[in-house]
Amino acid sequence: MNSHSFVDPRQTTPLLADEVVRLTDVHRRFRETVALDGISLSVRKGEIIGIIGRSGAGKSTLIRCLNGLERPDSGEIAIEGTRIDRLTESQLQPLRRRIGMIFQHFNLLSAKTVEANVALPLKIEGLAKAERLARAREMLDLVGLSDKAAAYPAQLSGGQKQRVGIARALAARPALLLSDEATSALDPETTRSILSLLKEINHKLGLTIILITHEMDVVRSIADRVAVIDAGRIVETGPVQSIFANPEAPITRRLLEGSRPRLPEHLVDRLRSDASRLVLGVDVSGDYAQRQLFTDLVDAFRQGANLVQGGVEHIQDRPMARIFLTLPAQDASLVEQVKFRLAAANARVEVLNHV
Ligand SMILES: Nc1ncnc2c1ncn2[C@@H]1O[C@H](COP(=O)(O)OP(=O)(O)OP(=O)(O)O)[C@@H](O)[C@H]1O
Repeated sequence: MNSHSFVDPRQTTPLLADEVVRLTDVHRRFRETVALDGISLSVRKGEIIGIIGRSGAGKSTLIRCLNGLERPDSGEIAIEGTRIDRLTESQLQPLRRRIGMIFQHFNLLSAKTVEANVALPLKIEGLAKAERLARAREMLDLVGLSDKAAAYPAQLSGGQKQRVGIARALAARPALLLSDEATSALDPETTRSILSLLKEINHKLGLTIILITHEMDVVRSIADRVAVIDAGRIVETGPVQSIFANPEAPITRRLLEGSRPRLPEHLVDRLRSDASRLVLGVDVSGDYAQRQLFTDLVDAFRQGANLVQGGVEHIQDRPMARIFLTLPAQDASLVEQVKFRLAAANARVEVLNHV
């Protein structure tokens, strides 16, 4: 039997409906360092999941286990129902084609044209030249770079290079796209255009995407679900809106702080030195954020509350408000009234005594 196509039936694991990836209690350590400490995660077809964590949390190790570059010490990893954690290198080859990857530094071959870069995985797969070129052109069209087929990577901007990276990753029609900090080297505007391209491709092709990132903004703009990883464990997971509206783990809160609207420094200084005012940070999501929030606060504004800063944004089409209020610190009944109303609307209220 050809070892390339051989997959031991004992290594296939029953698939849940629409499940593309399943990790079960995955452990990996490097000498004394525990990189993955019992990761279990299931990813459904068509889902975009963001895996976020600080530096050293275990993200790269996780992605390397997913594409078979790293072997877990224990636990199971299944892609489309096939256990990959015990396969040999040659058994892994056909399965790797089911996984496309994009990288922070694009990893394009500088001596090859854009078209040849995109066609390369198909050459490795053994497709005929005409078919390779046709597929490369189709992919370049998908990422909006048809006119750059004959260009070399050095002639492209960072955003264009990443589009080529995406076209190359999708050329073999993978079931799963792994994105490893793919926008970390790009400016904010280019980041937005790459993220919206990924979202568009996800819609158009029903492609499953796992985004590894340390930036909550990336997760917020396109992911359906987020898994927060810290010290090799998933400490919190759920739909993006609920994690943003109600982060529970301290590390999630810290990661969120970097991406949530903050008070400007000069206001922080002024409010810190003003003991007569209590400063509240309020987060609230859903229709309430758009409709009822300010009506509920009208009385408080009449009694001396001030809106210092804030507004409404949309995460996965769900409105989320983050506002900063100050209240007269002495007026205990007003403070209670405001807190009560906001709590009744499921708002998260923080007293920022030391903003
Ligand atoms: N090959 C290795 N040898 C020794 N230790 C390793 C190796 N790979 C990872 N580690 C350690 O495992 C832990 C997790 O590392 P990993 O690279 O997976 O984290 P990360 O979340 O991707 O971090 P970053 O965002 O900085 O890339 C770290 O403490 C790291 O030092």
